[in-house]
Amino acid sequence: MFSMQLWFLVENILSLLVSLPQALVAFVRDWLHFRELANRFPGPPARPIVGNLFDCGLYPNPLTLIKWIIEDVMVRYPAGQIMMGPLRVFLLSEENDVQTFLMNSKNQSRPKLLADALTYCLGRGLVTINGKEWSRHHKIITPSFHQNLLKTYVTMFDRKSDVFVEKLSEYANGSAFDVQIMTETLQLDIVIETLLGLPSNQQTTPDHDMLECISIGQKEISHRLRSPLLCIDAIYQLSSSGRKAKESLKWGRNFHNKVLEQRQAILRSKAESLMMKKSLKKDEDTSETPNIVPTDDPNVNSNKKEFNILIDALLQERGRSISHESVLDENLTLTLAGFDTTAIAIQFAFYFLAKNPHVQEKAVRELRDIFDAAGSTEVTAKTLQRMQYVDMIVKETLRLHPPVFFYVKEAGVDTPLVSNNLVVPAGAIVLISPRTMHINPKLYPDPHVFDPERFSPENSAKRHPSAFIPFGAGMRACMGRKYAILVLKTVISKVIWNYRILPDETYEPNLHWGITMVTDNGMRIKLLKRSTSR
Ligand code: HEM
Repeated sequence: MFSMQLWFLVENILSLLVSLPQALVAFVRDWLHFRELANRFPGPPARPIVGNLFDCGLYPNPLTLIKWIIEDVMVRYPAGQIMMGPLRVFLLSEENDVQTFLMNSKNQSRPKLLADALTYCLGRGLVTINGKEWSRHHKIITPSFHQNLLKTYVTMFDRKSDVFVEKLSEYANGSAFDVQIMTETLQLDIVIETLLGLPSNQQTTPDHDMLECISIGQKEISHRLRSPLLCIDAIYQLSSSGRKAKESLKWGRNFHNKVLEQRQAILRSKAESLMMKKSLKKDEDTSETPNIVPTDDPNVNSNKKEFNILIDALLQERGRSISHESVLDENLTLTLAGFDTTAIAIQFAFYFLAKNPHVQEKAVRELRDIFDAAGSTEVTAKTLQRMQYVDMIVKETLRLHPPVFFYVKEAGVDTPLVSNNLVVPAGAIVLISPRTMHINPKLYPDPHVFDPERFSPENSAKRHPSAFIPFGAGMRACMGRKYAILVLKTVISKVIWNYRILPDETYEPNLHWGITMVTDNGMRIKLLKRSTSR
């Protein structure tokens, strides 16, 4: 017995002695290969150890660095690299290269460093997970954004926009006011009612706890990214910022726990009344005593699986392919990913429209034709489809102000680029910025001019598909992109139909470079009631 154990031990030691040098050789070979490919990428000269960290100022942090990279380095080097201390970041902004890289299914993961930073506020949802876990969640959630289901949401978008238009009437006197928070509560209502299936009246009776918790979460992500020290996990966990982020995540999870309970209660009572109806019908048919069986099963839902709203799809899979905690985190992720981005886009659409009255007038002419033909000013899936010019306004807004202005991926394989003879090595962290690409004069002449005609069908057809990427591209592109476009078209059409938007001449947006590009001085506009509205 003893000799068997000894032999087992010796065997293990021997195999370790053989495999360790092999692993070491493989590691060194991969590292040399990575370095060889990486060194071919041009970039600003890097200093030893600190690299390019101090090229943008004496107190660099990830966000000031990103601003410098996006506005300066990426313009000079369409395929380049910078050194953030020991960390190499590859930069791609040439449209063919971006396409080649993003369309490769092996280049879809978000780097661990970024995913971990976001996990503090978002938990482990689609935005922060990778690999098989991501595939499993993605498969469950994708049907909730099916075109046919989105169409049914439009009634809700229309109703919530009506409340918004009504709220705006208080300000339609030509004086400047801040519309930022109002767009946020509007979008929260829309997301909660459509994706979580619960009544929400944030516009009329805001839940201040919820708004504060969201604002803390957003602030703390930015705060972390602004301080180099807080990027170290152990320090962040002990810092007051880390503790606040943790609290906000806890609040979010508790909130979504209650949401799940409420939704289950709704489904249960729906199921009960459905069974009651069925039994009564059977009773009528057969004259038997009704047999009503109350059910705890949330799966009893009249919708077909492929058209379930988000929360029902998650409830169906809970405990099977997804854990309870993951359901909470996905709800949280989708609520946050869907509300902030779209609210920013609404704000900037108003800003650009205020500065371009001729664009508003042209859109109102289009709306008049559509509403006249429909005999109603209600926005429906059909009328939205006919709003071509409003669609062009939405796209031009997202071009000039993409709310998510950069995203980062990890290369899973060596990826040869097409515009040069460079190869992005496997393991590389790659940064892509719609902001840089959308103001490239080669792709968009006079790039700072707001001109929706750029997105006419003829002009769009002439453009490279990766020249317009506000929602990303490839497998990890934005899950809610079609949903967002429908919301934006509904809200914009409703507002310009009812009001003329005017600029506040004393206001310029002060951009806050966070994870999304919001302003830190609100969004000030003026409104006047439009006489064309009915
Ligand atoms: C104007 C509005 C929006 C913009 C500009 C936007 C933009 C983006 C971008 C750039 C990404 C990352 C793509 C990448 O890494 O390649 C993303 C991811 C995502 N977005 Fe959006 N988004 C918007 C609205 C929404 C809405 C309304 C929802 C849901 C209700 C949503 C849910 C998501 C999710 C879940 C992801 C992660 C996808 C994944 O990794 O699989 N977004 N979005």
